[in-house]
Amino acid sequence: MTPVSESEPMDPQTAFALLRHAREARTHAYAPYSHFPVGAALLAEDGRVFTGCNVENAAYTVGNCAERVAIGKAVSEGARRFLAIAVAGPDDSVACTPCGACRQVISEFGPDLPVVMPDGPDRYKLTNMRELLPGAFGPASLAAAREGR
Ligand SMILES: O=c1ccn([C@H]2C[C@H](O)[C@@H](CO)O2)c(=O)[nH]1
Ligand SMILES: [Zn+2]
Repeated sequence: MTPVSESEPMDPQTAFALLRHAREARTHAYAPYSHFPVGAALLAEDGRVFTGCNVENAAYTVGNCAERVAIGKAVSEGARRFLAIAVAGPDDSVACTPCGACRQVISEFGPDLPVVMPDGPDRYKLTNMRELLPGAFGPASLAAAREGR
């Protein structure tokens, strides 16, 4: 997939391609408890795409979200710089915004990282963590506390 710059507006071809990867990943969702399958696709700066799906558990609280599975896969394979993440919930006509835990994890890797969500068959919504998680606790918060700021 063609790498794009994070500062550029998301080009529609890349957005739709990433959404296709997220929908494909959604087919692997393990969601026997919620029946709410989610897929995610994360585009790394080097062009690699890392996908994830939600992985639930009989001990409900240890289930993981699609976004964090994708980020974990990417980081464990050496990717840390990302250009966009697409998230596809069960219904392509309703944008599925990342949960609070995922907002925190996405924010770690880029407050401005474009988040693409399907919004009908040929439309998508774009947002980022600056919008969804304003005032996030991040690496700078740790440094500020250490230095007494
Ligand atoms: O953005 C989201 C929102 C929810 N879920 C998962 C968690 C759980 O398995 C199911 C219902 O919340 O959907 C995700 O993977 N990503
Ligand atoms: Zn989540």
